[in-house]
Amino acid sequence: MKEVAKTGVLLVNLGTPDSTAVPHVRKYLREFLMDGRVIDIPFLSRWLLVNCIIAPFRAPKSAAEYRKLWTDRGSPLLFHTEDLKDKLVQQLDSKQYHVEMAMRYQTPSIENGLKAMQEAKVKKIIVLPLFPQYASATNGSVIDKVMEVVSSWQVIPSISYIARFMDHPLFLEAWKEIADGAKGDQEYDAYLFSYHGLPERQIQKASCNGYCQLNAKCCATQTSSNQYCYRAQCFYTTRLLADKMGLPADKVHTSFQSRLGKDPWVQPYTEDSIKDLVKNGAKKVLAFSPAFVADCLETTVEVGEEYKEVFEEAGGEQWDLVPCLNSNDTWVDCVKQLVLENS
Ligand SMILES: C=CC1=C(C)c2cc3[nH]c(cc4nc(cc5[nH]c(cc1n2)c(C)c5CCC(=O)O)C(CCC(=O)O)=C4C)c(C)c3C=C
Ligand SMILES: [Fe+2]
Ligand SMILES: [Fe+2]
Repeated sequence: MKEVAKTGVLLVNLGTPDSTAVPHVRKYLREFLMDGRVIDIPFLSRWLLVNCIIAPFRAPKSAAEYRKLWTDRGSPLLFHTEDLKDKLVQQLDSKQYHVEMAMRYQTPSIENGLKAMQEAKVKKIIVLPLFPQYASATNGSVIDKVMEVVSSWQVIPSISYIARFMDHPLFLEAWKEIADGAKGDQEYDAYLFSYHGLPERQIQKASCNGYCQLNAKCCATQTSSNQYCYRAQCFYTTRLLADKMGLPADKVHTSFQSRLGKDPWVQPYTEDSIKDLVKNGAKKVLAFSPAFVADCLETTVEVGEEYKEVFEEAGGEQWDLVPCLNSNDTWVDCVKQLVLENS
């Protein structure tokens, strides 16, 4: 019988500590933050900042946050990504596809995922970084790492990268499905779409010929000049999701969370938006985190708990968070379609 070479599919999420022990969290923070695409300053300054300031002081604090999140199955980011992979395997023809899951930082590693594909003698590799909007710090970093690993291979098969997917119809459909479940027939005073932030410097570096001025106008449309501008992609995601869900435009807001350090990060900051919403009379708010496909520290703890406190302290009454896509069946279908469309 003729042997048919398979296509490899590598799903990659960000990464998480191996446990909530402070040394594991420190190790994770070091690997993550020493990535020059994440903290994009010269190597020596980055090394001093990460090893002498951030990792030692932040690790105990982050470990305590991770303890609030951890489950019997470990980190949600990891086990939701494993569940997604297992469901995808069920959906794809095993004679044609070899699926692996990896994390950009810590375990399971991209090196091991790619090694398994090399051993399976795949004819082609499709890399899907699990970040809906392209950023150099996330999707760019995954692509960079994959290229670094295969650069030492004698035979490099054809490789394709899915750079962004926030406008895929099934991605939008999956969010709608989950939001409808969370919302039921309730009406909210406001719908807040909170995305992971980035330093403004990184937005400007990714902007074509200075197109992004970090204002409302330049990020209000998607053009060939700003298709990889993270800020414009986030506003675009909000518009697509709000349209899909039929949310009233005047109740829909976009903001950015998780600022680290003193440099200006992309605005508006979620904390400021929450206070403004309450000031303007919002008592009941539904929050979304569509920069993430799996629940993690940034969604469950930061948006679900910390921003809820900010909201309530400011005078808000009901703060609900829509869960992430995790291993929702329509989301699995979306990943399957992305694979088939790129095969
Ligand atoms: C959209 C995805 C993400 C972008 C863009 C991003 C940029 C970015 N992140 C940091 C610093 C930290 N991020 C942390 C956690 C974290 N970040 C993402 C995603 C994006 N980061 C996820 C999914 C997670 C959660 C992982 C988990 O295990 O649950 C952390 C660690 C937690 C903490 O100590 O707060 C840091 C630090 C920077 C500097 C950055 C900018 C380029
Ligand atoms: Fe982050
Ligand atoms: Fe812009």
